[in-house]
Amino acid sequence: MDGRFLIAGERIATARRFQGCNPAAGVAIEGEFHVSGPDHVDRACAAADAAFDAFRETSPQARADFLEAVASHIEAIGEPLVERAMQETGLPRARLEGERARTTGQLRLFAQVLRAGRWAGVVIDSPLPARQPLPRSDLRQRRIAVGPVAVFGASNFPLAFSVAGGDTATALAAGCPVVVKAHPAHPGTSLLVAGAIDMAIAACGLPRGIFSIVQGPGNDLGAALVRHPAIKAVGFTGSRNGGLALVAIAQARPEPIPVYAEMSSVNPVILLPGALAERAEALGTAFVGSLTMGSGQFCTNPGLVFGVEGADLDRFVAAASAALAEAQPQVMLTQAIHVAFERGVETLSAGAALVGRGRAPDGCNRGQAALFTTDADAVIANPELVHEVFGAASLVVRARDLDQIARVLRTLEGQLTATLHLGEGDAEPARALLPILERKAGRILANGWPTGVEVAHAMVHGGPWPATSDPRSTSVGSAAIERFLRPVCYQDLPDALLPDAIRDGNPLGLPRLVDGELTR
Ligand SMILES: NC(=O)C1=CN([C@@H]2O[C@H](COP(=O)(O)OP(=O)(O)OC[C@H]3O[C@@H](n4cnc5c(N)ncnc54)[C@H](OP(=O)(O)O)[C@@H]3O)[C@@H](O)[C@H]2O)C=CC1
Ligand SMILES: O=C(O)CCC(=O)C(=O)O
Repeated sequence: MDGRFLIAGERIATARRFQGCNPAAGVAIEGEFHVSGPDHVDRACAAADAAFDAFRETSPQARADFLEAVASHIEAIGEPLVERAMQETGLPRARLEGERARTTGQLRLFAQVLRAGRWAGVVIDSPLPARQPLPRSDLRQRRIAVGPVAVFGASNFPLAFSVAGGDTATALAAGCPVVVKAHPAHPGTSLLVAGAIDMAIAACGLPRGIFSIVQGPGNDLGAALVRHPAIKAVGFTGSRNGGLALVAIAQARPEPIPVYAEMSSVNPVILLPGALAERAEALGTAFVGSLTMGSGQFCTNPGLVFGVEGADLDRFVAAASAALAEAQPQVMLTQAIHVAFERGVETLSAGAALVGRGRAPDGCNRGQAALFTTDADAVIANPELVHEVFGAASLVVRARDLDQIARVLRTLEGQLTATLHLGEGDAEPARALLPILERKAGRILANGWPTGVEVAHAMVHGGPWPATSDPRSTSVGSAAIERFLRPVCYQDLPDALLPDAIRDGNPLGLPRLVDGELTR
């Protein structure tokens, strides 16, 4: 496999190399990857900056065609992509094939978003020359791309949140060149996808500088990228420490820039009394299915469960414990992630009672699922208990009553999701909890499980800090494009000088709000 990274269409070799690791066996994978340095970050960013003006003014149709070409080129890699991703991540084939479909589906969704045109945010206020006491100017607003975007590939979704994942798809859709910092846990997968993007750029006749990828272990590379003056926004999915470090770097720049970091979440699940009375066992089994999916390596993993103490909650815990005892140990993404998981389990062990663990590990880097229980007072006294443990570990909190659940929920940090399980008689307590959940989470579910985010127009994959660094945004779904756009107002510019999006006659056929009325 070609381990050279890509800057503006050029494959780059360097003297320093690193290797990928197969976490299932704990051994290096054959093949070497060339380590990028600060000079390469500089070249990639300069190329992105040089390509920006031409790329941002390509037509929405041209960018839609390009995103579809990226999807087709990823599909054309075929089996080698899935094989390589399996080797590098330990994730099973079915999951990776599904993730590939999600990735290409996401690129095609953004092609549709571009053609539908709402993203351009065209608003026109007609001039009122006779208005008294002062005339009103001709005011026209559209949204433009913010500039080159730095994207950090996530370890846990090597396709859908990595090189051609949601951040890259939305930045390119918006008209922003992208410089990716590849995640060192899946370097081969990253370069295969990067090659597909580059081929699509060439096939569509776009400037090569709109995409580059740098790679190598260590924080310096990513830090240099975020510091680079050409970079105007950052997309990140990963750890709280990593996300906060990038936010700090971005804020300390002479020109601070936004960082859209999706970080940590325990995704509280509330089992209301009616639901527990009706189906405690079924809930216990389904909960373990969501908890252990992908070895629990989802930021949407249900890490905290609430119920009112009593026989029904005991039935739930017993069913969950029985299902957990059968849960197979699964390979975790990296040795560091496995070690961090076991450390998190130790922290929970110190403050809560162990309900049970999954089957014992039968190889290296296997995550052994773990379930704990404690009471609500202990959680209020020890907030460490409700910090994310990345992997299949969860805590069941036994409360005296619903008021106590509400009190604990109010103390929680921001979350990506919050889930209510409802049964007979639960509508009123649910109504009372909803305002609390709205203040805490980006997505509220009923009678489901939070893992598995739908890529759709109404999706919000975001939430207040520390779920994300910007609660006004989503990293999944159509609205994710808004992170990489900014509004510009044109006042009294002659029609010949206006961009097509806001010219008279609407040459691009974009939806417009004209004098407050929606038109096309
Ligand atoms: N909530 C979630 O969605 C996820 C949470 N995690 C958590 O993160 C832990 C580590 O996993 P990992 O996926 O490696 O996530 P990290 O946040 O450690 O790393 C993600 C990316 O950010 C870079 N990075 C991290 N810190 C810095 C920094 N201070 N300065 C510059 N770049 C930085 C990394 O580069 P490099 O590796 O080269 O240093 C990597 O490319 C897990 O154990 C888990 O706790 C992980 C994935 C998803
Ligand atoms: O649950 C999902 O589909 C997405 C989860 C996610 O964004 C993450 O784990 O980083």
